[in-house]
Amino acid sequence: MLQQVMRVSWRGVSSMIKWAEPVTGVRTLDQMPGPSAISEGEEWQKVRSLLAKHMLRPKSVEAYFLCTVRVQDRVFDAVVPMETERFIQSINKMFVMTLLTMAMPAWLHRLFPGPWRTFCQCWDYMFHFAKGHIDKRLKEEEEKLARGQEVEGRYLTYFLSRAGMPMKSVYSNVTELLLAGVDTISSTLSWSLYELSHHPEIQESLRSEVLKVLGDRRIPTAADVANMPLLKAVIKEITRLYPVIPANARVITDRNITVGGYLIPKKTLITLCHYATSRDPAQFSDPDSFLPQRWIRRDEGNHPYSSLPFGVGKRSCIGRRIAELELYLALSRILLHFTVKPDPSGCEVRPMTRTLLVPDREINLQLIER
Ligand code: HEM
Repeated sequence: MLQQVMRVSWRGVSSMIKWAEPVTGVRTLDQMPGPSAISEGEEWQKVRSLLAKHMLRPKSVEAYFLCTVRVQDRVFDAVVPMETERFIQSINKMFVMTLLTMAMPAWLHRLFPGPWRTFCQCWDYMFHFAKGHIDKRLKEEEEKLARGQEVEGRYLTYFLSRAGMPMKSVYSNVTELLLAGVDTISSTLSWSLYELSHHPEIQESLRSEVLKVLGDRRIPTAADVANMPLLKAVIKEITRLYPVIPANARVITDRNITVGGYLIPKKTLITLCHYATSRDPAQFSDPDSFLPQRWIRRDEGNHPYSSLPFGVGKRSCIGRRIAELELYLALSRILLHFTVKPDPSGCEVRPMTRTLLVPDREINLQLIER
């Protein structure tokens, strides 16, 4: 999502600068005036109305405008590297092609080879992307070691390469990890901002919590999160309402089992729809509402397995801790810098399944600089 926000803001910035050039004479980002001049200047008011008149998407001109100010302040990076953008697009295309190629009978593949070819091209690019980064990192670490310097942090790649694992496996595992970290985080962060924009009182309490813990600091750390119960509750509630992987499956291969009085013969494929269980009124009161406080009060007595957004057991999500931390830190930073307001058109966004759980339309939000 951060990538998406950045992409939206950067596109917004470039087109805004272009649009406004006749009025402002500004051609590049570096020539832009500072935030206060932007919000007060008469020229920029003209730009605002110009944008309001001509820009169609995203609907909120304010969002464009204020993201621009932030881009200049470097809360969001000004440019998303081309290769990152292509990596993200490859993932999206690969998911769409997965569904398409799975739905096509074998004979149709011979007639229309395009979807399968695109599917393979997407994977090729993802592997190429990961390999490029791994090779670069390995080279840097090797050089450091050769100079007798310590290799601190960023150690995973080096470790994997030394653990006797074939490089092919290192490349494919890191590709999987990179892939797994894109839609999962972006979707959860998008839903978090969406719900908070519709619950300004919760947004304000969360912001107060973050400000209280940080004092006069502006950048939260992993240690700060321990003192932010509402932040954790918000993410828990979002993953209950919008589990990015809405269903999961298992096959018990070696024995029959009995669950809740039902006999499940061995080798039966069991699909678990945890989207359904996490919205079950028998488990959660008012199950379709965004109520993070329920995770702080803990008075509902729901089953510990009623919300399993990261799965459970030895094949559960390996990236859970990093995903949660990324979400905590990104969300708290965004709230420190922006008030998040809903799309003024009042458009309601619902979840839908496209292998993953995704929004059924674009989530448009206003990010108002604080
Ligand atoms: C909000 C974020 C995320 C959610 C909700 C999520 C959810 C899940 C779920 C439900 C599974 C299947 C678990 C099972 O079968 O029991 C899974 C597996 C996995 N996830 Fe995540 N995930 C997230 C983020 C990430 C991130 C950031 C990474 C990588 C850095 C990651 C890497 C993986 C991997 C490698 C597996 C396969 C584990 C295995 O098969 O042993 N996930 N994830």
